Amino acid sequence: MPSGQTQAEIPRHGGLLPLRVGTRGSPLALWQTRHFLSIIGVLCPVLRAAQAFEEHVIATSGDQILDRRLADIGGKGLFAKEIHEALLDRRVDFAVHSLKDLETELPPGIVLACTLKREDARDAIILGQGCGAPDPADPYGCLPAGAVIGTASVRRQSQILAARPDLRCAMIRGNVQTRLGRVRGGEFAASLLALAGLKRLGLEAEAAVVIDPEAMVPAAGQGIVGITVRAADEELRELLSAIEDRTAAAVSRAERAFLGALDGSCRTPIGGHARLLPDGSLHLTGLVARPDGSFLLKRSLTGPATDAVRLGAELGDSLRADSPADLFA
Ligand SMILES: NCc1[nH]cc(CCC(=O)O)c1CC(=O)O
Repeated sequence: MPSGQTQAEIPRHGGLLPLRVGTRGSPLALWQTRHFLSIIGVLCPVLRAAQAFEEHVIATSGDQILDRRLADIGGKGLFAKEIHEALLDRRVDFAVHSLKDLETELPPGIVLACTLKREDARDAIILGQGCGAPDPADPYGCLPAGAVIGTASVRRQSQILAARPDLRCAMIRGNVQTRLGRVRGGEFAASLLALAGLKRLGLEAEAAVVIDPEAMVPAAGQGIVGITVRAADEELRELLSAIEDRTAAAVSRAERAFLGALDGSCRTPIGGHARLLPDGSLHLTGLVARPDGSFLLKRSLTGPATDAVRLGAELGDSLRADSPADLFA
């Protein structure tokens, strides 16, 4: 290697070396990784020519601690910390994430290279025993009075309790299949999950009710897969920018700028959801609440999609200004 030239500057993606992709080991993470590799195969001839991809499963702290809320153990960064380390140590060349599990401020040296086309961003209700018939017009109508809902998400908890203060929420974590099993087993009357994860795992039929994003504001980035790389790996960054989904890129920029402006801890229930309107403008809805649903503030903004980041920051600032200060302490 000539002196002064780092490994990242050597063109290596033309087919000589296998590309190593880092992923978590859950069935959903593996599905998303294979989906990403299949997209590369179709859309990115240079990477396709490289042919060899190595999947590296990386166990994260978030996968190992299952009995507590993420909010209590250091937040969503826990799903990505070990994956960032693997990238920086050059054990992998890129990594596949659920964008909603990826912190808004990435560590120095790591960048988000591209976002893939969004799967359905909405939340869905999984019904266990003792629930009524689902009614699309009244998403919570099928839940009996006083029912216990299994969720580990303060965002979902705050919104369902604001609509139905009689319900109770109890902690449920683990991967999608584990959660479904616990609802089927009768431990909870119902649970809330991202429809995107259910669809990807072929479990869409489990979604008894799909909730409108204005009624249950999804998490920023929900349903979007994001790919991280080393910032210095210009070649890979450029190749991956070619498979960027432009709509996903615009909405995720707005949602992540919104989240970043709020700077809430993950104890703060925050929802952020953007979509493109038929005229091409961007419509962003944001939510801040208290976990028990006793305070809930929801606002929307519409503006040019080219101003996604500014719109997100503006909505975040506006919600923050009108929320009790202790929510962001
Ligand atoms: N925090 C876990 C997680 N991260 C991504 C998804 C689903 C897929 C997605 O939202 O992209 C899920 C499960 C869930 O929230 O139901």
